[in-house]
Amino acid sequence: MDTSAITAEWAMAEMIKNPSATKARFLTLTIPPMRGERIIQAAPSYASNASSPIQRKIRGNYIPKGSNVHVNVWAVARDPAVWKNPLEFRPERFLEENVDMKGHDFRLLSFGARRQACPGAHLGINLVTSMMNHLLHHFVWTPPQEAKPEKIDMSENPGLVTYMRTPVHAVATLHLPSDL
Ligand code: HEM
Repeated sequence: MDTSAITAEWAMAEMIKNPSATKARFLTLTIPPMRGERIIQAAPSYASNASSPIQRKIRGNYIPKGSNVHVNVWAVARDPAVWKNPLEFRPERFLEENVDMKGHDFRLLSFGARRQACPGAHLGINLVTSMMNHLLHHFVWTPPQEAKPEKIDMSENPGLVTYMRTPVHAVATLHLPSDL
């Protein structure tokens, strides 16, 4: 529940902070396309790990058996060697390149990869896309009172899922019919 909800919250914060990107049509176009393939191609087989070699080689280094290996996907997604201007909110980047975010493109591993990848990825993508489309189609979103969009606090509150340190506050104004 939190993963989908906070993804929508972060996305709304980015959209309010970058008003030029707040066209619902634009967002619909720029969500990376879903592909038909299944995420989990084989049932997880933890038992097979028991007979795995004592050591496995990762990028030339031997990792002792039983080690916990963490892949820092947060850092990969912000690495300028991987993404041009990674901190810039520019959803068009997903139109310019073919990026599969469901575990096949290691530049963007929002849902993990391989046998422990998120089994709810399709649902999560559909939920976030639907929430964003509805919120942006029907309302114009602005920061409350005199607050400036650029002042929205984008710092993170690390945890099992990454909440916004300061939950986003925004005022919803109905689109006039002529805007629709
Ligand atoms: C935007 C939404 C979501 C994101 C970003 C997300 C992300 C993730 C990530 C990164 C993992 C861990 C992968 C790993 O261990 O390497 C995961 C696992 C998991 N997710 Fe999601 N998820 C989302 C939505 C959902 C939804 C909607 C469901 C279920 C209805 C779900 C169910 C699960 C389950 C059961 C696991 C554990 C899989 C396992 O360890 O075998 N997720 N998710």
